[in-house]
Amino acid sequence: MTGRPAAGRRDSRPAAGRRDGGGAAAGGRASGGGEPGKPPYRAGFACFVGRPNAGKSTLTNAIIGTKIAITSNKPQTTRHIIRAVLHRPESQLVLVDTPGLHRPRTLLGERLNDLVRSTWSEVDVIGLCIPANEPVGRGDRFITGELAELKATVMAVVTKTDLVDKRRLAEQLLAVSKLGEFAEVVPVSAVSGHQVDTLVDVMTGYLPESPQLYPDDMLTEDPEQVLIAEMIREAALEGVRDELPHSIAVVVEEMIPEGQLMKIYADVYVERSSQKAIVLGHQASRLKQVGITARQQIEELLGTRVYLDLHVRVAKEWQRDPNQLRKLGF
Ligand SMILES: Nc1nc2c(ncn2[C@@H]2O[C@H](COP(=O)(O)OP(=O)(O)OP(=O)(O)O)[C@@H](O)[C@H]2O)c(=O)[nH]1
Repeated sequence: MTGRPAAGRRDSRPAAGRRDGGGAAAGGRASGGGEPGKPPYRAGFACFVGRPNAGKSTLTNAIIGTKIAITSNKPQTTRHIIRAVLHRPESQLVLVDTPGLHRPRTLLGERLNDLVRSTWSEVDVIGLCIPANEPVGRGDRFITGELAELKATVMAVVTKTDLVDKRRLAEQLLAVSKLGEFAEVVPVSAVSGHQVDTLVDVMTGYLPESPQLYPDDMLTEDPEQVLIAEMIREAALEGVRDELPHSIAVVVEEMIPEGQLMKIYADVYVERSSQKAIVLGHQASRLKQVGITARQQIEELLGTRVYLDLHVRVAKEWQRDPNQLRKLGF
């Protein structure tokens, strides 16, 4: 296998399942109409948006029930679109994960914003996440304004409800409902699981009647290599300085099965040699720890023992260089 970059692809619809493509549905369902008396089959795309740290990735993980999107207690770590498919008997919800909109300072920043906007214009349902424990602010108003132009159904999701009492939650729900024209306002806690299923039901209700878009056994369209690269990147980000997250990219170069063992060779890209030193740590001790952490998660993902070989490489100023960005999958 050759290296697939950690970055997600821009095309967020599967060729076989495209509703507008005229082809047969991937799952073989003939139509969205269903039998008389039965609710129609619904399928479509949804994403969560919101200011950094609003809890989008954690919520995505809680819904999917497996660790796919990156979560971190630092803002702006979700960079790649990672799609997961949630199957139910009468519906299929395809979740895409977007990074936050932010003031672009580099070419990467601009591309990220383009990516966010192009995702927004493709989905059927958008959940605007606003934390229950922080006042509604300028960032929320800005995003609400941007969303107002779209054809998608926009609902507000008040996240992290476990962090506030009932009174505070009621006040927040009121403040959020005054923020814009939302189809719904749904409180949820990804950590306690409270209302997570309800949120999925509500979102699904706004999906269009449609044939199934993906086969039944599909959890995520992204290949294992992408998930593995994300896990390595997440481990490499733990405990490093705030400015580093956007400077790290991971490419899985090779995966070689050897009996019960999977050998994985991956490159961790940084922009400058000073950053390389940070990632490596004293006598490469930090990189070793990154390897241990990532390996444990990858073993869980693959269900086999893993040998993980990590190399830190400097790709000078990769965030500003279109060729490097392309190589790294942006
Ligand atoms: N208590 C509590 N904490 C949460 C909940 N959801 C998320 N968090 C925490 O909030 C922080 C941010 O969560 P993320 O899911 O990474 O937020 P995000 O919106 O994806 O952040 P960006 O990637 O920066 O856009 C993390 O420390 C999470 O553990 C929740 O329901 N309850």
